[in-house]
Amino acid sequence: MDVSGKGVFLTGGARGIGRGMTEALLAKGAKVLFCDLIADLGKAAEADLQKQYGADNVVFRQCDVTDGDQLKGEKFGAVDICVNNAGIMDERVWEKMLAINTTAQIRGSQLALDHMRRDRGGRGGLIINTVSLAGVFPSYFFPVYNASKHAMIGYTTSWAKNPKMGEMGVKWRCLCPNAVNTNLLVFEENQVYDGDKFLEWIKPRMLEPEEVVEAFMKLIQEEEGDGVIYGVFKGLGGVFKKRRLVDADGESNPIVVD
Ligand SMILES: NC(=O)c1ccc[n+]([C@@H]2O[C@H](COP(=O)([O-])OP(=O)(O)OC[C@H]3O[C@@H](n4cnc5c(N)ncnc54)[C@H](O)[C@@H]3O)[C@@H](O)[C@H]2O)c1
Ligand SMILES: CCCCC[C@H](O)/C=C/C=C\C=C\C=C\[C@@H](O)[C@@H](O)CCCC(=O)O
Repeated sequence: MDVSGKGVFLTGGARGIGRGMTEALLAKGAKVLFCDLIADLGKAAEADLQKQYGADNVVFRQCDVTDGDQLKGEKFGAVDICVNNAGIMDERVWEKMLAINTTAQIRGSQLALDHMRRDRGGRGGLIINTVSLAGVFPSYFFPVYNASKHAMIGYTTSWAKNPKMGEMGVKWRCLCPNAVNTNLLVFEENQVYDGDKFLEWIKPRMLEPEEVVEAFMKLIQEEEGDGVIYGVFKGLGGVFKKRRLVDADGESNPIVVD
């Protein structure tokens, strides 16, 4: 999709991957409403981005995505692209994590679908859920995080398979990066199991946020090679994958293949 002039709603945009996505979309001429729980970071990002891209093109709203009314109230003209990106990683507060990573992404998707569907007067669109490679294979370091992301693969791929989706004019995608160098990887004891081991294992595979943003933009603009799961890997960029798992070496080298 050519994003120029398109309306985007994006959650978790104050920092990390979401902040980068917001800026990349603006640079391509989209109009973005981004929200986040952290007001000061969001406002600072808004001021910065408005200076570069104009106050008519980018707006920040403080919003807790777990509050359905707040999420529903966010309006900035028509939404052509919805990016449910906000997420946390903390096994100590697993119910809250499910509420953010799963329930809120589902609610955001439902609201976007209702707004976009052509068969009910909308103009179609694209729904992208930021999932993770942790949604594709097991990771004993963070079982509930893993479950929260597996749920979003099931949900997103199921809607994509709906035979009436063509009529509705809505496309669905899961963005599934490997681990990314953001605040999510800064954790305290008990937030994950064997965190040091995870970091040591992931180090050579770790992506920088810019690499994920680049893949995300490719995913949005790509007209060919359609698919639902878009894996993002160090050195490989982004690639569409089917949900078939090849566990080449026990659990140490899990990959998804077409
Ligand atoms: N960093 C990684 O290794 C990695 C890998 C794959 C997928 N992801 C996913 O990418 C997404 C973005 O994460 P990130 O790595 O940029 O982390 P991040 O912590 O830098 O950004 C997440 C943003 O979500 C916001 N947020 C959290 N709870 C919220 C709530 N209740 N309401 C509104 N906003 C809320 C945070 O304030 C933050 O700005 C998440 O869904 C995460 O699961 C991250
Ligand atoms: C606190 C970090 C959260 C990061 C989550 C993020 O979404 C990224 C996850 C990406 C990949 C996770 C991979 C986990 C793999 C392991 O379960 C396992 O397969 C590796 C085994 C390593 C070993 O024992 O040698």
